[in-house]
Amino acid sequence: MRIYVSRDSAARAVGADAVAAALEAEIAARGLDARVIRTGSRGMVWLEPLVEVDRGAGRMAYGTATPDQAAAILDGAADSLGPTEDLDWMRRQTRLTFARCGVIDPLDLADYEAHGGLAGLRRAVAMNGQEIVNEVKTSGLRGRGGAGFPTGIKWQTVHDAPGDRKYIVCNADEGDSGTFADRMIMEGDPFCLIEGMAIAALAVGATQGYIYLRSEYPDAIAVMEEAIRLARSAGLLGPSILGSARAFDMEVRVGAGAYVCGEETSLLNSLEGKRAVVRAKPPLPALEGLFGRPTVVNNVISLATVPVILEKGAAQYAAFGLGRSRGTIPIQIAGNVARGGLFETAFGTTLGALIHDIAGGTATGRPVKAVQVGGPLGAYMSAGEFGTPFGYEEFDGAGGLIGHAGIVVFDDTADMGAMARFAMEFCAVESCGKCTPCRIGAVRGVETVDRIRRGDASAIPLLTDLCETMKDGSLCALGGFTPYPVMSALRKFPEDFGPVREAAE
Ligand SMILES: NC(=O)c1ccc[n+]([C@@H]2O[C@H](COP(=O)([O-])OP(=O)(O)OC[C@H]3O[C@@H](n4cnc5c(N)ncnc54)[C@H](O)[C@@H]3O)[C@@H](O)[C@H]2O)c1
Ligand SMILES: Cc1cc2nc3c(=O)[nH]c(=O)nc-3n(C[C@H](O)[C@H](O)[C@H](O)COP(=O)(O)O)c2cc1C
Ligand code: SF4
Repeated sequence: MRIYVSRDSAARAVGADAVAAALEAEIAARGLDARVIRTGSRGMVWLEPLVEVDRGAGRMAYGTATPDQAAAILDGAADSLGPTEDLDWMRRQTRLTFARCGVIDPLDLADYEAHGGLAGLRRAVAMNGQEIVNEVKTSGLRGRGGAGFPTGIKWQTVHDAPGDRKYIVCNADEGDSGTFADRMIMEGDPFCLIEGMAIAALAVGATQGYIYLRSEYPDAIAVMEEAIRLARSAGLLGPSILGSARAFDMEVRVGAGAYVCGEETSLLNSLEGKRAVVRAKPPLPALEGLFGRPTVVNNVISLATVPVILEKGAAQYAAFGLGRSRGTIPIQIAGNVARGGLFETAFGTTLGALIHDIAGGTATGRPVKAVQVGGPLGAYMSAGEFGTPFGYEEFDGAGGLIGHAGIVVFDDTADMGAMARFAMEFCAVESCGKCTPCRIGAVRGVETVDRIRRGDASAIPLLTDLCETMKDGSLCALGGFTPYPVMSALRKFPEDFGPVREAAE
């Protein structure tokens, strides 16, 4: 009998460790042939079972259990717990990147391999770098960190760049509001990220990798470090990847704890032990990155998606999706929703379907007023835009941003004027201070929103001008994108900006 107990940090917070320990003690006391498997998360948080029992004739889902129920679960009497909810949502997902999450023991390499793991790396070892790059290009994979830059083209640049050393840097800083896909895959399927980074290394000729992992994720840090240790002793990392003549190793570096540390050049400075200030581009990190060497900087999900592309072939991956947005994307739904969590699906689902069908509308039962997609730098979208299909170009056309695919939902009690002020305030607090439009602009932005909200209509054109200056003059997207939430709130919800709303319309 296999008993699955969720091990991700959310489940641990509600007692998963105690439940697993009680089950293990009961199994030992009875001398049973049963195994407790500490899985990652299977997806939508509200449906995530803490305990699932596979009795062979079909896997049965259970809800959260207490340690006291361990005996009843083993007796089979735990049916009284009942399935938490209809698992219809699981069937509606297309799980490629997250296929193993919640199914395997995250730190059991044999279990990983038994579920398709390492097939991509084995194929890559038999290919040359250019062939791997071509495969990733053909898949249509684009950077899942937010900018959507084609991963294969970035790898081509690093592949072609001269350099005595090259690096693979995984961006696991995951600073966007309402996002947790990076954490879930690192906690639930860490070998998948290691495999993706090893394939990237083979593709571009890198020998050393780093995972820049935010300090707020202690469980992910512990799981990744242990997985790297296991991978090294199994010969996946080290002087000879899978017995080949190619070397690659990696380590985890804990993030310095600022939103801007996720910006790739600031991240590289932090990794080099310097203050995390943004560097001007060019030069691109692909040409002069870590310690001045050609460097692939990719998001966790971009890298963790590479193994399935190599395993199943680029064409199969590219068959999913919409327009130039190929494959699947793990969408993270949070904020005021009845059901929140991660939902992996092919590009193309509409925003409205995600909010209403998948997330079940608001938790408060009130109408949805606004949705922010793409983190704190994403525009606010209103009900009129819920027909927008999830795709990079489609969101861009609607003035929005997919970003890292986090959706934060607000009901009709939200004060969008306050949210616009918050966007400026966030930028002022998180600014690295290198360029004036962001460092000074965000501080003046807070004051200007306050003036508008106090009824000073003359401050509206001032805010518009300030936003234009920040958009055009900022060195990075922190200052450059903050105008999107601010101006979208002002344009779409002028009634929340005090008595001067007519002037804003
Ligand atoms: N995941 C998160 O938590 C988070 C947080 C904040 C912002 N973001 C996202 O970050 C995005 C902005 O990121 P950015 O400033 O790095 O975007 P960018 O457009 O400057 O670059 C995107 C990536 O493509 C690379 N690139 C660009 N041109 C290239 C070329 N010719 N050859 C090789 N590589 C090339 C860049 O080095 C970078 O890795 C925003 O869209 C936002 O959604 C994500
Ligand atoms: C202020 C700021 C913060 C960012 N934070 C992250 C982050 O936490 N994680 C991430 O993957 N990308 C982040 N990015 C985007 C990175 O700069 C970069 O585009 C990304 O890591 C490239 O990987 P990808 O091509 O796989 O998406 C951020 C960008 C900006 C401007
Ligand atoms: S826009 Fe802000 S965060 Fe980016 S470089 Fe300028 S001051 Fe730093």
